[in-house]
Amino acid sequence: MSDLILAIDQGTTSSRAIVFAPDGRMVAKAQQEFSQHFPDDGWVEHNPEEIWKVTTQVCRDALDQLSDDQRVLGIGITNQRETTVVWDKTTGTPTYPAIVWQDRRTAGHCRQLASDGLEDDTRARTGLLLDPYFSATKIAWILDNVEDARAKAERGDLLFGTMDTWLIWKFTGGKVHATDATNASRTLLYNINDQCWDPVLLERFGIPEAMLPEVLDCAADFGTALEGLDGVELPIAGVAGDQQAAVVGQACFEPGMIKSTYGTGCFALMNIGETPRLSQHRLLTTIAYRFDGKPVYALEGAIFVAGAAVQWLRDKLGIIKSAEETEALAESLSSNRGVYLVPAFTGLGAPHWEPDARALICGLTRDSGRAELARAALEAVCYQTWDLFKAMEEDAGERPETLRVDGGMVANNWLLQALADIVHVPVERPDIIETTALGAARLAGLQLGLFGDLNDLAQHWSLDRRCEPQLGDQERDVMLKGWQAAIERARNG
Ligand SMILES: Nc1ncnc2c1ncn2[C@@H]1O[C@H](COP(=O)(O)OP(=O)(O)O)[C@@H](O)[C@H]1O
Ligand SMILES: O=P(O)(O)OC[C@H](O)CO
Repeated sequence: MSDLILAIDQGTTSSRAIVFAPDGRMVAKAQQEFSQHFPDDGWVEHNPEEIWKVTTQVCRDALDQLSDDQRVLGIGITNQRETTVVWDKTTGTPTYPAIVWQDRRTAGHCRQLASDGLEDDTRARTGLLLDPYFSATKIAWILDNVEDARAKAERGDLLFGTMDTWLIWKFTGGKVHATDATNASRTLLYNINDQCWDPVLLERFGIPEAMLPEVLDCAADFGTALEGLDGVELPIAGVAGDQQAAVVGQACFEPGMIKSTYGTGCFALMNIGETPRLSQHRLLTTIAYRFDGKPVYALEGAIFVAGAAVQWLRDKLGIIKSAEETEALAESLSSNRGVYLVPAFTGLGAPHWEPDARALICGLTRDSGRAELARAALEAVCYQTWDLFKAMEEDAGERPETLRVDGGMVANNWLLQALADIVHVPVERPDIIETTALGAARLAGLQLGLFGDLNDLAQHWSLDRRCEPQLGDQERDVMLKGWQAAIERARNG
């Protein structure tokens, strides 16, 4: 009888359920997309009930793939972060659709608070910036725009949660209203120094405390899943936001270790240890994981468009049929021929934070074709990683030794080598690139006694491919100068 963990990865476009063996082997997997709603310019919404339905469906599908001698011990949940759900405590009905992390509708509220001079203080408490990305202004928007919502929230009749909290509440039949410290640290309401919901911030954003979930460690007792699994009852034993779960899946447990996840966007996190330092380069300070009440922090850089640029080549330009084709196209050229793509389709994230920047392609000649564009889309991911890496290196005061990568894009071997060349650091891809789900499984495994401690987890990390930097300095400098010129043009609109 093997002891397995069911990991739920509730992402921005799909929910995945993966059953892992303790050695990290994937035993079963199911995935399903759900609908994206764009009701207005810059608005992005999800239906929380649909997410619950899809998530429990993939769980049941994965559990159905197991044989009789395979036993699941518990559940780990990881999720798209910041996305905000508010629901009625008694009926369980969402007050409004989930407002997704990408949604920009509260930009005006954030600008107002910044012009009131509140950015530095908010940053000192949360490690974050005043940006619509985070949950606080999304909650406030719901309370101010849905009839009676504020009065109900003040009476204690409404609850708030990120997707982990919503799923835990649904799984436990409304018995548990909880989140973990990593998800809490993305709300703009949680004080990362004092480890509590911050009364000053609750007042600043106008959020009644009664709405907020209890904050637990990443490996903890989040209750028992009683609903949604066809009568199977399982303890929910591990929770973390998806990028933090990837830190655990990549075993980045020492200060200075960096992981970077390349999916639709790219999120790089560097472990900075037990002291929550603020970045000098507008990177975020966030909780990487917390055990026994002791947080370990990370600096985080977010790139909004990574694989999404490849999707754009496929779906909007129609110059490739599949994402995989970009590898052979990029490889067919001996240089980028001076062509750059800045994929600022929704502005620029870290370290620039320029919401009004827009995408551009420059350096085209009569000879440029789909190979140049494919290569430029992949190189853009590398240059943006270099931007983040440089900021992290300067913040940390030392150069990280390696970059651990994961996510759907890193199946591309050309990209891996280009990352090593442009960022100028060895790049390592682990055996399992589903590190987000793996991290959630590891957290639950820790709580359920499958693993002893973090050293034990680190032993389980194994390398698939390592790329050393090979590009000469001169060639690299020319490429980086070209990128910097292109970025300046994008920033100036
Ligand atoms: N071989 C490849 N080369 C380049 N990009 C790829 C490749 N395979 C997948 N991608 C890109 O990776 C993304 C999917 O990665 P995934 O980790 O599943 O993303 P997410 O979890 O954000 O949905 C897509 O944007 C896709 O275009
Ligand atoms: O669901 P993903 O993989 O796009 O990740 C979303 C991030 O958690 C947003 O902060």
